[in-house]
Amino acid sequence: MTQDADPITDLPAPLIPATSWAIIDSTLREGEQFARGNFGTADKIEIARALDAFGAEFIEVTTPMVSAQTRADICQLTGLGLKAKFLTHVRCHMEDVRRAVDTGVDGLDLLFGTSSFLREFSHGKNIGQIIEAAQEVIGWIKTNHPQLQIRFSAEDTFRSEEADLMAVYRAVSDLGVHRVGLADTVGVATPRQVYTLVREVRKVIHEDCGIEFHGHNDTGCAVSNAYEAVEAGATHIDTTILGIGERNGITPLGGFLARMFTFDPHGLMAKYNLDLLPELDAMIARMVGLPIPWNNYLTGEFAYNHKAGMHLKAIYLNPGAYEAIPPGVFGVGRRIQAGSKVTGKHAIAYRARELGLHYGEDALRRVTDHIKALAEHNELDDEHLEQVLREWVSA
Ligand SMILES: CC(=O)SCCNC(=O)CCNC(=O)[C@H](O)C(C)(C)COP(=O)(O)OP(=O)(O)OC[C@H]1O[C@@H](n2cnc3c(N)ncnc32)[C@H](O)[C@@H]1OP(=O)(O)O
Ligand SMILES: O=C(O)CCC(=O)C(=O)O
Ligand SMILES: [Mg+2]
Repeated sequence: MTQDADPITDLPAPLIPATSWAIIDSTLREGEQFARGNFGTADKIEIARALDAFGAEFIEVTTPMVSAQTRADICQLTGLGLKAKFLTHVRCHMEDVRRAVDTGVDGLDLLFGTSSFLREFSHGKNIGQIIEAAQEVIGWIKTNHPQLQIRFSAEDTFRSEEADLMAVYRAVSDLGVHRVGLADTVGVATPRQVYTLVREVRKVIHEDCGIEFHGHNDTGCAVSNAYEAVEAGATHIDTTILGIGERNGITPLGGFLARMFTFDPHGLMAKYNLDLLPELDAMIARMVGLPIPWNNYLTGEFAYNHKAGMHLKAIYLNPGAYEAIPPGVFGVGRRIQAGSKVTGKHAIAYRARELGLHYGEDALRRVTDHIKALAEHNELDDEHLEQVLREWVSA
């Protein structure tokens, strides 16, 4: 793999400034709901430190209602003295909130399901009762712990009635929450729906109230939906490292940053230590006992593999010809795969020159055709390609 720090040239002014949104990384909450996510205290500390070193603005942790150990872990995490702010994700319920307020967290992420599915099958409350619960809980926090940030999310937002949503968001905004949350709990929303709803919500909440988006990936839209949310004015996006979460997970940190990088690369580089991303992905892959997917955004084994002759010709002249994002910025290298049947003479000549070998026009055509014919059955790895190139020169 070659490694380089490509210059970022000819950049237009940022289309979506990276200062307009923040990350709430939920690897330590949504990630614990992943099939293989069962983090011990040491794992949690390692994850929190790594996210903090990366520059994540917020770290969301599981509710202290899970167990005494979970509560003790939250206290330990908040005592680490990290720059990132800690939020704990709790039901809109006095018992949960009382247990959470003195764990050292900076804020509480409250939620209540507003769709008919969740009203009927999860908690059994109607919209009026949800608003009453929000009034009791939010009122109590604001009176007794005014330093805490409060977010209120309508779980399963995109299967909820719009009138219900607006009533709930308006009510909690009037109660003084810092953010409202839109959650695509079952990953069913389309990018256009996300954009439209964020714009609608903006109209009913106070100007200084933020908007958070949480998107599942069941239909493959988690990154695009997060992007649309930001474009529509969302201020906070939930991510997890590698996208781990319930079912097939949520917006992955790396995928979301890849998306946003193209709109404000310098802003992103100023906010985050992007070259730590491979370490974050590798850390979670190790902890959950799964490999990083081969096609993962930025850090997958083949995310920067270049193979076709037409691509290779241009890549050698300017990597930007076939790369939207320079890999060096995210601490990864590119791979040039020149020994395949889809290779071309420019790639072969380039590789030969790297080895100090030179061919005339005819010889280059012949060696290229020879390599293509050999590769028809078995692709040549770097070593085999070098061997053929050297033999051909001396032949
Ligand atoms: C989409 C999401 O990811 S939401 C976040 C999911 N996170 C979690 O579930 C955190 C981990 N959960 C746990 O440890 C447990 O479920 C606990 C401690 C929260 C609750 O445990 P239990 O008391 O055993 O209840 P159980 O989990 O079986 O059922 C859920 C309860 O929460 C209630 N509930 C569901 N949503 C809410 C809400 N937003 N606010 C208040 N109560 C709620 C349900 O009504 C039910 O209570 P009930 O038995 O009085 O009807
Ligand atoms: O609290 C939220 O906004 C999101 C909760 C959640 O994980 C979900 O709805 O998928
Ligand atoms: Mg979720």
